[in-house]
Amino acid sequence: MSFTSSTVPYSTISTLNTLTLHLPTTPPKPAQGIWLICIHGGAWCDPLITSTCFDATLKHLLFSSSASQISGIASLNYRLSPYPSHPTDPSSPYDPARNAKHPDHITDILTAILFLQDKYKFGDRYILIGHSCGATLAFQVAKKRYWGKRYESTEALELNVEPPLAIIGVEGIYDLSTFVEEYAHEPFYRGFVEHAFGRDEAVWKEASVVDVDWEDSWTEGREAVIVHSDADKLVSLKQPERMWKALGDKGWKDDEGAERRKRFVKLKGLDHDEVWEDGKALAEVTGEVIGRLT
Ligand SMILES: N[C@@H](CC(=O)c1ccccc1NC=O)C(=O)O
Repeated sequence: MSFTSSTVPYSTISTLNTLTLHLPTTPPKPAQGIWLICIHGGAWCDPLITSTCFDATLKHLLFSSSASQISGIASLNYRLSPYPSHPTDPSSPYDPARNAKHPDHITDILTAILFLQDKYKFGDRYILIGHSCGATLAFQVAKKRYWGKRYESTEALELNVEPPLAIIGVEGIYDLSTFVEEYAHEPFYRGFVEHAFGRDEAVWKEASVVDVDWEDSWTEGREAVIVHSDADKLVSLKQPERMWKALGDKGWKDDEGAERRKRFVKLKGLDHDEVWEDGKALAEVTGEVIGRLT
């Protein structure tokens, strides 16, 4: 299978509103193939973690037997929150790419998906994979809401993105309040959550993706996969365990035949970023999901 890659802007709002596309030279029939859309992490603010962080995963995936089922892959960049103390690339208060505040990040993600759905007409035939805060953003796509009273409805929400068939959350953050509480001894954590979401915990709750009534917003959702390593030193197993329980409470079941299936893949020995730096396990999990959906 051969793929051609290119980087394209999906909006002119900032220099970070781009996506990297990988398109097969001989695509499968649309009804048989599936798209994969990737959302990077980096605490909503790290300029060094970008769409390219999925390159190792994609390389493994494109050399696997699943490659022939892939209609297209897009890895998204999006506006970041301020990081004025970054050691090598501090943000400037005048850079529209580095001063995002919730819901800007999710608005960008929705704008990018809509751009792809308009252009390639794949509807809900796609898988969203997100790492760390990218996992939050992936489930926010399926939560599909107006982010509380204080926010106006956004154009992307009005235009109505179709949510994916499956979401893979990797080393994810799912509940902002318990996350900040768990790491109360590390001021950096509260710092980046406040840079991205402000100080109002009611906003954190609206933005979190636990305890969601998925029946309302994600009717066609078939599979939620939670991938987490037992050696992640930045995000412990408490977040995925919280999400796992929340999915179960809303009727997601861990059986093969379930209409809404949840799966927990526990990786061994890899630290937070090593999971994508290595990419083998992620390619394997993604290949399995592709196999089940095609
Ligand atoms: N790479 C970031 C740190 C980071 O991404 C992070 C740190 C702690 C917990 C979660 C993190 N990322 C989640 O998206 C930095 O170097 O500032």
